[in-house]
Amino acid sequence: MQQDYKGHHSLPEAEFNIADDHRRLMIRLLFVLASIVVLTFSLLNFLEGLRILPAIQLCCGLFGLASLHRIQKTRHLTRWTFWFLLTLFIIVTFAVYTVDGSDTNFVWIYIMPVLAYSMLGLRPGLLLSLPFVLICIGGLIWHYWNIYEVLTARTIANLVNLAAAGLLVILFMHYYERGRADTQRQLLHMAATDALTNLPNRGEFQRTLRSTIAHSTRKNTPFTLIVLDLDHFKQVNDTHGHDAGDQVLKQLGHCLQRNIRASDFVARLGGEEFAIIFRDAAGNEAGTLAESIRQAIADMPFHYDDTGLSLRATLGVATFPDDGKDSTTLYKMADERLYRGKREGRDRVVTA
Ligand SMILES: Nc1nc2c(ncn2[C@@H]2O[C@H](COP(=O)(O)OP(=O)(O)OP(=O)(O)O)[C@@H](O)[C@H]2O)c(=O)[nH]1
Repeated sequence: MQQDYKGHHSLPEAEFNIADDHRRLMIRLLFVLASIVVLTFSLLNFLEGLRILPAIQLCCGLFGLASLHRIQKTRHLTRWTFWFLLTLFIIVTFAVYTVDGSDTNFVWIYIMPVLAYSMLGLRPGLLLSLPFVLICIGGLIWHYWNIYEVLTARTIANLVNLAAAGLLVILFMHYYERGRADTQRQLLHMAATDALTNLPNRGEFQRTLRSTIAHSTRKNTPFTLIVLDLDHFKQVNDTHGHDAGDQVLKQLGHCLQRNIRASDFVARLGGEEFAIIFRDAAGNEAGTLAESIRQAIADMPFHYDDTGLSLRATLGVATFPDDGKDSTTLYKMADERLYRGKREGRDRVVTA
């Protein structure tokens, strides 16, 4: 049995949502910056004699500043981000189409795809950026047409530059975001997976146990937690070597996966200790399921190279909500029963 877990009954509550915190910080910073810029433009446009645009800008700027507190707390961050960016896009489009507007208004076109991709991800990023850039480039053509009335070769070259740069920013952001999202997915998978058995790891087990408790509490349904430990596993390592031990653990992982239902969950907690969550199972059914797992392990022909190995396991069983209403108590109960099973001779299921 792995020493780290002997007598260690706690399930540390360590869950971070780094991506969300980062996005929250980014959107707050953007709200502050955008509000200051929009309020400045509102004043400048007002002084220029415009009325509708500065009025819209004033409302957006004040709304941005007033929203900072809500963004810190909201659970609908994506919705907030989407509406914020859409408003910003409409303002920029409007500014680009304003004939009397600043000649440098177009620079904002290139920032928008960066914001959309980095804050909303791949598909919403593309859905917001592409129409926006195309509409703005259309606006620029219209703008030039209004100023010069004829499109000279020089004007056309300017427009091609503007359009090519805009589409390049989208292309770059699209591939960058795709690579970043793939890497993040892989990292999250690695962080939740045990490298040897490819089963969910201890951290993932803790999260799943907590979410199963929350779900079962809401639905008023029981479930069963089993903590399982191979017997005398050290002997496998000592007799056949560490590599043989690794092969046995992998084969045990496959065996457990084969013997649970699609709705159930199995994880490797560490060493030769595994956990199974049998959803919607309690009482006699829980004992029967645990016994079927013990029997499957006893019947399993483990092997290393040409050597056949026979192994046994001890299982501690706890049922929600009777044996514990929170993850720590429930795990502790299953763990205590597992160790009682070890003390009483191993190769058994302990349910009470
Ligand atoms: N091959 C291999 N061995 C491991 C791994 N993790 C832990 N072990 C070994 O597992 C063994 C656990 O030994 P013990 O805690 O004494 O447990 P046990 O021999 O199964 O005895 P009981 O649990 O009391 O029946 C130790 O030899 C560890 O080195 C691993 O990933 N691979």
